[in-house]
Order: sequence, then C-alpha cells, then structure tokens
Amino acid sequence: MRKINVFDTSLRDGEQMPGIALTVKEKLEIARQLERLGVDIIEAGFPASSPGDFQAVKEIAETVKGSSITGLARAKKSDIDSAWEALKSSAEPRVHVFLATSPIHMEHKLKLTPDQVVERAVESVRYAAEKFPHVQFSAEDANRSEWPFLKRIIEAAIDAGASVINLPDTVGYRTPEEISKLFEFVTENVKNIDRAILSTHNHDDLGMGVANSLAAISAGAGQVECTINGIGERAGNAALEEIAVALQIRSDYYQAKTGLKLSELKRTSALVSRLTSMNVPGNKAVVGANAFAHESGIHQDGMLKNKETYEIITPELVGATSTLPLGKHSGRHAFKTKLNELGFSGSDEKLQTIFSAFKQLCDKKKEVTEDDLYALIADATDDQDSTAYELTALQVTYGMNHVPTATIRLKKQDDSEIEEAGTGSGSVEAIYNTLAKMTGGNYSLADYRIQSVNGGEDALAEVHVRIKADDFEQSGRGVAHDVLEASAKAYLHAVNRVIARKHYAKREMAKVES
Ligand SMILES: CC(=O)SCCNC(=O)CCNC(=O)[C@H](O)C(C)(C)COP(=O)(O)OP(=O)(O)OC[C@H]1O[C@@H](n2cnc3c(N)ncnc32)[C@H](O)[C@@H]1OP(=O)(O)O
Ligand SMILES: CC(C)C(=O)C(=O)O
Repeated sequence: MRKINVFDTSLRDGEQMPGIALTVKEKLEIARQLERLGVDIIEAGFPASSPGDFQAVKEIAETVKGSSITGLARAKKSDIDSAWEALKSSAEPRVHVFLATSPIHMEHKLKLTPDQVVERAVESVRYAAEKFPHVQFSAEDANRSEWPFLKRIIEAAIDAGASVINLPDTVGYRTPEEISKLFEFVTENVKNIDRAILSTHNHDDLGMGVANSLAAISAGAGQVECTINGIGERAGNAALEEIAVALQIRSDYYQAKTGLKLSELKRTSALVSRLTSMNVPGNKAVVGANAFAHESGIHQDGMLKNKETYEIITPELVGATSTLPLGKHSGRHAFKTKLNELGFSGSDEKLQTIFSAFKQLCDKKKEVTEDDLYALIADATDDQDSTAYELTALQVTYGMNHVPTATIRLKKQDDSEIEEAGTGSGSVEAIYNTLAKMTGGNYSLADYRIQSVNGGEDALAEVHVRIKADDFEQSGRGVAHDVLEASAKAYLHAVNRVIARKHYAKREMAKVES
C-alpha cells in the first residue's frame, strides 16, 4: 500500500469560499482538530494577504506540532519573506509557492512570456529554498497548460529546490481520464521527477473534484490537496472526507492509504461547518446527516437483518451512527423495532392499529418525532390521560410598574374545574408559574419559540415549548390568535404529554412485574 500525504487547505483555499472569513481563534481551533484527524500538512493561510492571516499562520505554526504547517506565497520575494516570518517557528518550515503556467493566465493575468514565467518560478523557488527546508511549487492552472511547457517548468523548479510539485485543476475543467494521462506524462517524461513528490489539487466546478483526485492518486500522485466538507473557491475543492473514505473502503482498488484517524471525520466536518456557517447538505457523502440514515421499509428491513445489505461504510468508521428514521416510506419491521425501543409491548393487533395511524400521520407531516409516536401509542392504548387538563379561561393583567398576574381556569378529566392566580416577572412567566402550580408538576422551561402562522394582521400565533420533567424533556405546541393564549396552550399540551407518558411507562412496568 502506498502512503498518500493529505494536504488540507480548508484554512486557505477553503476560506476563499464566498461568505467565509475565519478569525485567528477559529482558524486555530480548526487547525487543532485537523491535527487530531492526522492531516499530514495543514495549509494555514496566505501570510502576505492580510495581517489577520499572517497572525493565524504564525500562531498555528507555533502551537500545532503534530502536522506540518505551510502557507501560500506568490512568486514574489516579499510574499516568501512574509511566509518565512509566519512559519519559521514550525517544526518543519514549509512554503507553497505558486505561479500560473497556462497560456491564458500567463498572457492575460500575469502579462508575462513563458520564458519570464520560468525565470520567475526558478528565482522564487531558489529564494524560498534558502530559507525553507521544504518548498512546494504549484503550476497554477496546470491542467490547461501545454505539456511540453509544464515539463520544462517542473524540471526547472525541482532543480531550483522544490521537493513537491503540485499540478492543480484550478478551474475544475478536467475529467478523471485526462488527469490520469497528465500525471502519467509527468511521471514518465520529467527527468528529475524522482526528486519530488507529485501533488494533486482539484476544484469541483463540474462535480469531478473527488474523482479527479482519486484518478491522480492512481496515476502516481503521492499527495492530495483537499478541504473539509469540500469548501473552497466557487463550487469548492475536492472533499477530504470523501477521498479518505474512498481510499479506505476501496483500498483493494487504489492500493493506497492515508494516515488519517477516520473516526475524527464527522467531528471535524461539524466543527468546520459551525465555524464557517456553511451547512453540510443532508445527502453529502460520508458526513451528511443522511449518509447513514435509512428510511424506506425494504432498506430498514434489510438493515435490521444484516447491515451489510445497505451499508458499505460502517458509520463508526467516520465517527457517526446509523439511524432508521421513521417516515412515509417505512415498513412494519422498523416500526415495531422503534416502538419496542420506546417501551411498547402490546399485541400485534395494537401494533397494526398504531402503524395505520402512523402511515396516515406521515401523509400529513414530513417528520414524525418520538413525541408523535408516544401520542399514537397513548391514543391506541385507550389512554385518556393525554388531555389531563383543558384550558377553559385565561386572564392576564399587565401594566408598567405593576406585577403581571395570570388568572387561569382548567377543566380536569372528571369535568371538575380548578382556578388559580399567580404572578411572574412577565406575562408569559406569570402564566407558566400559575399552570405549574395548578398541575402540580416540577417542570422547568427548556425552550420557548413563537412564530406567526400565515402572516398578515389576523395571523395565528404558534408557540412551541420544551419543558424539563424529571429526566426527560417534552415538547408542546399551542396555536391561537392571541400570543398569551397560544403560550398557555403550548405549556399545557406539554404537561398533558408528560402525564400521559408517565402513565404509559407505569402501566408497562406493572405489566412486566406481573
Ligand atoms: C488559485 C488560487 O487560489 S491563488 C490564491 C488566491 N487567493 C487570494 O487571492 C486570496 C488573498 N488575496 C489577497 O488578499 C490579495 O489578492 C493580495 C493581497 C494577495 C494581493 O492584492 P493586490 O496587491 O491588491 O493585487 P490583486 O489581488 O488586485 O492582483 C493580484 C496581483 O498579483 C499578481 N499575481 C497573481 N498571481 C501571482 C503569482 N503567483 N506570483 C506573482 N504575482 C502574481 C497579479 O498578476 C496581480 O499583479 P499586478 O498588480 O501586477 O497586476
Ligand atoms: C494555489 C493553487 C494550488 C490553487 O489554489 C489552485 O490552483 O486552485
């Protein structure tokens, strides 16, 4: 098995993604996690580009010692000097010098002739090699460059001191077959290539970033450049987690491995997503929320019988867990398993009744939660406790310099009514204090959210609450034209559900004991 060096550029090319700007502290936090993940080289930034990036690269170089740290520099002495100042304290100072080699970049962007580009590359690599023990040279837009010119500049860069040669597909233009041919050409024709490691760096404009990286590895690349969650300029870079897991799962095919601790992938993805505010799509390979979620009945049945029927990656490998979410496409096997987990041990007939109600609910609701399942169980098991209390009257007095007071009347299951008044520092708190007193529960409010239904002046208020009761939390929902009435209903809904849940658990326990 060949060892492939993983070069993570989330903090440099990844940060070039529109909408991302990381602080020094955030970059440091990500770098520490990349080190934990076992990344070989972390490209921490572009020191000459801003004082903030300089500082981030410097602090990462000073603190992260388990991975090699590098920084980007144009083919310019001042950029290389800046990189040296930022990186000199790192364990193995390493710089990444780049210069474009495609006709369009040389002529229109750099305004240099090919000869001038070679001269500038050699001068810069030589200057960098006087300071840094490791110099990487990237031929920007290599994949749209002319091959004889690439051969010439790569040989010159290696002779000038580059030990890594990167051939990026800067604009994500190539196909896997074309990338393979380029790497084969370079391996076979560059006369001093045995003195350098070849690296691949691919963008995802045509959705082939990962496939191109894997093709380059097959064709001889010893280093792969990628980012967590595939963040990066435009459509992003090749995703590190996808490359790493493909190499692991298909090691029979690629005959190559990385030194990554794959069980850190999910955590790393979540951290990068949180700090960059870039959501990971649910269907994203390896780290998406659905990557190990099986909803359809036939798949769930297969999974329950043998996980290998539908899972080629064990979720534990990447630090995730598999789930069988219940929804419109689920079948009886998974439904029964879930209900048993929730403590249901009723007859098959009861189960069938609950399953039918569940299927009807799925046609109305996108997501069926555990609370919904408890409610379905309670309904089907003749549990009348699901509405232990009903709100029949509510009055709230509020005024500046007055203590808000709520007066509430509730109807109990035996049709008797109770009334109580209570205060709070605000109107909602007054209602909740009063309801807690009346229902006798020891509840604390864990979450309170309000939204309007339909908008407009006559919009309904919809309130969602979560209350904490003993060792679990229970949600409740209330809708009314008035915000305070919706708030009271939501709280009472949650209390009724707590009571129903406790009764259900008690009855199941009694069944087990008898
Ligand atoms: C493929 C890539 O991802 S490359 C990395 C791209 N990343 C970034 O650009 C992010 C950070 N960049 C920046 O903050 C700024 O662009 C800076 C600080 C680097 C430069 O800013 P400015 O001096 O204002 O220049 P500006 O960005 O407008 O133009 C780039 C200049 O660098 C030149 N240049 C571009 N690449 C290179 C290179 N590899 N080597 C030398 N010069 C280069 C351009 O030709 C242009 O030069 P000119 O001013 O003589 O026309
Ligand atoms: C600097 C180089 C490697 C780059 O980011 C690219 O070509 O995409």
